[in-house]
Amino acid sequence: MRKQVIAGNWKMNKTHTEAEDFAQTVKNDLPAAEQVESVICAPFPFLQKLVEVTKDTPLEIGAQNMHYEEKGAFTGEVSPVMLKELGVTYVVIGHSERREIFKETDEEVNKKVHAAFEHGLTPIVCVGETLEQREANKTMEHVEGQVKEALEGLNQQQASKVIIAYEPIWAIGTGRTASAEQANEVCTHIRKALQEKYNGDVAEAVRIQYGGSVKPANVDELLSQSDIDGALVGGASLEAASFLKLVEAGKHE
Ligand SMILES: O=C[C@H](O)COP(=O)(O)O
Repeated sequence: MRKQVIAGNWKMNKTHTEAEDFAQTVKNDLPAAEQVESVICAPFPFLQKLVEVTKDTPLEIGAQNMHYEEKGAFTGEVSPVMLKELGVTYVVIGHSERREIFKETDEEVNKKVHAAFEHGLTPIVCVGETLEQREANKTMEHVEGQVKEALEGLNQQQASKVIIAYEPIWAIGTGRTASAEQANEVCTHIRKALQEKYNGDVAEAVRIQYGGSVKPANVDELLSQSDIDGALVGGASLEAASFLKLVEAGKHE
């Protein structure tokens, strides 16, 4: 039985004060980590404060990106060493906004995934198709390719700890959610690809989240699907009450 993981991705939102208020509000109302994993992936300037406020609570803190090198002449970048030192435990890698706007490649995503494991961070690896790819029946091929390239070179132990977030790009921030069946179909395909690349144990262990306009109103149906083990949530993770409802839903699955 895989434990659900509900992760909020705040993207480039909130002030420092709002971030701290959020953490103070939710930290005592979250279910225990043994029941469901809850994570907030916040902008870099808020990470230190969020780790401090949520110490000894079930809420884990993640970053939304990082560089794969430990240090060096990479102006504006943040390294895995810096994140680890802060007490961050998760990192989103290869979000479609990073792939599209900042031109991140599958190769860079793969390097970042390796760097995450080298530094004890759990990677949440994002994959997903565009509307064009879906309409051209290229969804499975595209998503499978992204998964295989992202995990290239990981050993079985590492691969089984990866969290994959399946996020159809056409459903992100649009209010248009993939139906629970559509989402599950792709997640099942991802699990099969993991079985081919590794084995049944790895395929069974990997948590696969769905992301794309997840909200309290649709989360139960999505999480009840056989191959969906959580959600990566943008907009609906920004309000404390809404985030708490999403995590609560994860507890019941
Ligand atoms: O990382 C989160 C996704 O991009 C989904 O964002 P959304 O829930 O606002 O559609």
